[in-house]
Amino acid sequence: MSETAFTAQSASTTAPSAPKRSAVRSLLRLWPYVRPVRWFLAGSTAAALVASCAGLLVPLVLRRIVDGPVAHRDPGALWPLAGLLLVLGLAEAGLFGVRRVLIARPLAGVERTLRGDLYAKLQRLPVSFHDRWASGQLLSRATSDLFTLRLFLAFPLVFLIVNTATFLTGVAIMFSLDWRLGLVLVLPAAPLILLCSAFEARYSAAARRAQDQVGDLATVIEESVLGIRILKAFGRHRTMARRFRDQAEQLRSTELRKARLLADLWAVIVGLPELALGAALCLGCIQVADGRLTAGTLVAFLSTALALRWPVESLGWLLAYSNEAATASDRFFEVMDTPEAEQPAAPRRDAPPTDAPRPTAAATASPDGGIRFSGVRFRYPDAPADSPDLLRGIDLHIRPGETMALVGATGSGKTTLTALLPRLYDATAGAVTLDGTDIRDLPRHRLRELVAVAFEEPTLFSASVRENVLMGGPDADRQALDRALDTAQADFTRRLPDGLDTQVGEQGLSLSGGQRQRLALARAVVGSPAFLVLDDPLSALDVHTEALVESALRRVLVGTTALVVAHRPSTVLLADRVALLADGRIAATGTHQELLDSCPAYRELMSGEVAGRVREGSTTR
Ligand SMILES: Nc1ncnc2c1ncn2[C@@H]1O[C@H](COP(=O)(O)OP(=O)(O)OP(=O)(O)O)[C@@H](O)[C@H]1O
Repeated sequence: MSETAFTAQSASTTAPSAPKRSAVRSLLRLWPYVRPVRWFLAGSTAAALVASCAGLLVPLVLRRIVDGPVAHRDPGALWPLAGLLLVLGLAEAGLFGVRRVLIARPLAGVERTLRGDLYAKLQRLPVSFHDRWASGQLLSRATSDLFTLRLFLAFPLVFLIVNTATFLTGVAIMFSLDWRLGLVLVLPAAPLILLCSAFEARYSAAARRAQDQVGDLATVIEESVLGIRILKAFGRHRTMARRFRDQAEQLRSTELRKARLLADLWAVIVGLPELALGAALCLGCIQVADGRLTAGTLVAFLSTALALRWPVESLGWLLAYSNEAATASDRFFEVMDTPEAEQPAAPRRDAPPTDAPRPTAAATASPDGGIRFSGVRFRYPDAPADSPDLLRGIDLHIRPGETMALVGATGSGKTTLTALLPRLYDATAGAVTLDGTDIRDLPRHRLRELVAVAFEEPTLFSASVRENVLMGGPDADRQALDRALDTAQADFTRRLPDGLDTQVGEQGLSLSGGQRQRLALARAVVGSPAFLVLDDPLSALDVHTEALVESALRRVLVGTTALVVAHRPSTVLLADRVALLADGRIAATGTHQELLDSCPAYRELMSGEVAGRVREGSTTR
C-alpha cells in the first residue's frame, strides 16, 4: 500500500451521510429487531402504565380523606383510606420494578443482535468501503450508537407512551373534578406543542453532528494509539494532541449547544405549567371561598396537577433522547444499507464445480493454466474523475508453477494489481483467471483457499502465534505449521515465553517488524496454496535472514504459481521471470537478464549497484 493510499484513508474522517428522514421513520426501521421482544416491551409498558395510573389514584383518595375524615373530624374513618394509600404506593413501586426485570434481558439481546449484524456486515463489505470510512466512525456506530438504541428502547420509548397516557388520564381526571380549573391548566399545551416541534428539528441536527464528532474523535484516538511510535519518534505528539483538542473542543461546543437547546425547552416546559398551576390555585381558592368547590376537590385537583409534573417535565429529556436514538438508527442503517457491490457472480456454465479437488501446479499444465490477466483495467472508486485508470489493459500470463516478479516505479500500481487476485477489489474491465477459471466464478471461500497473500505491511491479530499463522490454513497439521515457520525462518517463535501459544499484542506490537513479516509469510505458505501473492515480503529482514528465507522460499515456490512484488534485486532473484509495470500496462516480460539486455526502462529501474548485485546473484542461482 502506497503512502498516498494511507493519506487518502486517514483523511476521510467523516463518513458519508444518508438523506435526512423523520425521527419516527428512522426509529421505525428498528422494528425487525424489536419484533422478537415486542411482548416483553408491551408487558413492560403495561406495568409502567398501571404503576403510573396507580399514582394518579392517590389524589382521589386524598380528596376523600380531606372531604371525609378531616372535614368531619373522624380519625376512625382515616385508617382504611391510609391503608389504601399504602397499597397504591407499594403497587406503584413494585410494578416499576417488574417493568425493569421484564425488559432488561430481552433488550440486551436486541443490542447483541444489532451489534452482531453490524459486525457481519462490516466483514462482508468490500475493501473499497473500508477505504472510504474512517475506522472511528465504524467503532462509534458499533458501540455508543447501539448503546443509545438499547437505552431508548428501555426508557424513552416506554415513557413516551406511558407519560402521554398518564398525562391524558390526569387531564381527564382534572376536567372531571372541575372543568374551569382544567382549562386553565391545559392552556399552555398549544405553545408547548409548537415549541417541541421547533426543538425537534434543531436538536436532531445537533445530535447528528455530535455523534459524527464522537466518531471523528475515536478515529484520532485510534490513530494516535496505533501510531504512537511514529508520533514519539518524530516528536509529533503535540501536533496530534492539538488535533485531538480541536476535535474535542468541537464536540464540547456541540454538546453545549445541545444542552442550551434542552435548557431553553426545559425552562418553558417547567415555567409555563408552573404559571398555569399558580393561576389554577388562585382561581380554586376563590371558588372554595365562594363555596362552589370543596377543599377536598381543590386538594385532589392540585395533587393531580403536581403528579403530572414529571410526565410533562420529562418531555424535553424524552424528546432529546429519542432524537439521539433516531440519529443512532440512521447511522446504523447507513452502514447496513451499503450495497455489498462485489457479490459473487453467478457461476458460469464452464465454471468448475466448487468442490472440485484443489488444483496443484503440477496438475495444471494446460495453456490456460496458472494466473492470467486479460485486458484488466482498474480505477479506485474515489479516484478523481479526470484521472486515467490506474491499470489500463494488463495482459500477463504466469504459467503453472512459475514465479513471476512484478516490478515497477513506486505508485505504479503493483500492490493494486496483486489485490485483484484475491478479489480485495474487482477489476473494472477485463478478466483474471486461475487455471482457466474466471475468479468471479469462484465462490469467495474457494478463491481464498486457492490464493494466499502476504502484504508488505504485516497485520497480526490479538491472538497466539499459532492462531495467527493458522489463519492461512485452519486445517494445517503440526508438521505443516512447523514447515511454514521454518520457511519463514520464524524459529524465534519457539523461544517466546509460551512458544507458539504466546499472545502477540494488538497488531503484533510486541514483535519487531521483521518478526511480524516472517509470521505473515508463514501465514501465507502454511496452507500450501496453489497460488501465492507476496507483496515485497522480505523488505524488513536483515540480509542474512533474507538469504535464509529466500532459499527456503524457493523450495515452496516450486510447488506454487506465484506473483511476487519486488523492490529489491534479491527478491527479483526468487522469480523465474519478471514483468515490468509502467503506465498502467505490462511494458515488458522476460527473465531478469533478458530485460536487462532489451529494456531500457527496466535497466533504469534496476540501475547502478542494484543491477550489479542482481547480475551477481543470478549467476549463483
Ligand atoms: N485505496 C485506495 N484508494 C484510492 N487510491 C489508491 C488506493 N490505494 C492506492 N491508491 C492509488 O493507486 C496508486 C498505486 O498504488 P499502489 O499501492 O498499487 O502502488 P505500488 O506500485 O504498489 O507502490 P509502492 O511500490 O510504493 O508500494 C497510488 O498512487 C495511489 O494514489
